[in-house]
Amino acid sequence: MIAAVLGSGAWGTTFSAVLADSGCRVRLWGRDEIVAEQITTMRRNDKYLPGITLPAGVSGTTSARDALSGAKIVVVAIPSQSARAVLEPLAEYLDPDAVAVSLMKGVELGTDKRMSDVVAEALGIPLSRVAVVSGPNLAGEIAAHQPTATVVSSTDEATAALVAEACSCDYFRPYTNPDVVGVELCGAVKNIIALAVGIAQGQGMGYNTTATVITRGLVEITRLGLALGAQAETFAGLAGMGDLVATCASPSSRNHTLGRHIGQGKTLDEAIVATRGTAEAVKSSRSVLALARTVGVEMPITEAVVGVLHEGQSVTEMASKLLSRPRKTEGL
Ligand SMILES: NC(=O)C1=CN([C@@H]2O[C@H](COP(=O)(O)OP(=O)(O)OC[C@H]3O[C@@H](n4cnc5c(N)ncnc54)[C@H](O)[C@@H]3O)[C@@H](O)[C@H]2O)C=CC1
Ligand SMILES: O=C(CO)COP(=O)(O)O
Repeated sequence: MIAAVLGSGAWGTTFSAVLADSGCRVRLWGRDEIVAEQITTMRRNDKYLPGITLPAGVSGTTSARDALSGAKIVVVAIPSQSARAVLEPLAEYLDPDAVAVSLMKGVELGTDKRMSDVVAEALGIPLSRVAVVSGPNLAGEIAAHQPTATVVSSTDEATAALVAEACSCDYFRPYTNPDVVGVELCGAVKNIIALAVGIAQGQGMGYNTTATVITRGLVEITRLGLALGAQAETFAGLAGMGDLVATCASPSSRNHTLGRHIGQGKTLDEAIVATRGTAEAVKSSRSVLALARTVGVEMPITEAVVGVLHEGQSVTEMASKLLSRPRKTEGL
C-alpha cells in the first residue's frame, strides 16, 4: 500500500514512521526542501524529531503531485487553520479511490467546522472516504516506539478498518470508533483544557487545581459533544479522557507548554515563540467557543482561555471569574 503524508512536522513524520513500520510505502510531503532531502537521504528529520532514525519505507518530497500519485491513503498533518488552503489545489492529484485521514486537532476559524468536514470539502470527496486519527499520541514518545493506542474514526466502517490496518504495528494499536463528531471534538477541545492547565501550573498551582481543571474540562468537552450529536462513551475513551490526561500531564505538549508560559507572565506572542511547534488551542479556542455558542452550550474554561489569550483579560481575573460562578450540582 502506498501512503502519502502531507506535513513533515512532528506528527506527520512520526505517523509516516508508524505507517512504514506497519508495511506501507510512505511519501512524506513538506514545503521545506532541506527537511525533505534529509528524510530521504539520511532517514532523519532533525528539525522536528531530533535523534530519531526513520524506517526505510519513508521518503521525503516537496512535490505534492509525486506524493499523491497512486497513494491509496492520504494523511493530512498540517496546522488546522492552513488545511483548506493547502488541500484545495491538491485535489486534482488525488487517486480516485484514495481515502483521506485527518490527524489534525482543531476547528476551522470562520466556519467552525471540524477537520474531517474541511478535508472532505477541500478534496471534493464524500465523508465516507475520510477518517480521523486521534488519541493520547504525543509524537516524540511514539517516534521512540513507546507503546501507544489510538482511535481511528470514520462514518464508514470499511474506511476505518482500512486505515486501522495501515497503522497497526508492534508499538501502535488503533481501535475503531464510528463517532467522528465525538472523537474530533475531544481532540480539539482537550488542547484548550491543557492550555488552561498550563496557565494554572505556570502560576504555581499544584495537583488539586490541575485535577479540577481536567475534570471540569472533561465535563465541558462532553457537554459540547453531546449537543452536537456525539456518543457519551467516546469521552471516557482514548480520544477523550486518554488524550486529555496525556496532554494535560505532559511537559512536551505544545498547548500545555504555551499555557505555562502565559501563566508565568509572557505575552501571547512571546509564548508562541517560546513554545515552538503548533499549539492548536491558540486559534481553536475561538472557533470552539463560537461553535458552543451556536448550540447554546456553556464552556467556562474555554471562555476563560479566550479571555486571556485574545481579549486582554489577566490570569487573576480568569481565575476569580471561574471560581465565582454560581454554585451548582456536579455533573453536566
Ligand atoms: N505533535 C503531536 O504530538 C501531535 C499533533 N497532532 C496534530 O497534528 C497536527 C500537526 O501537528 P504537528 O505535526 O505536531 O505540528 P508541527 O508544528 O510539528 O508541524 C507542522 C508542519 O506543518 C507545516 N506547515 C505549516 N503550515 C503549512 C502550510 N501552509 N503549508 C504546508 N505546510 C505547512 C510546517 O512546515 C510543519 O512541517 C496538529 O493539528 C496537531 O494538533 C495530533 C496528535 C499528536
Ligand atoms: O495531541 C497531542 C497528543 O495527543 C499533542 O499535543 P500538543 O499539540 O499539545 O503537543
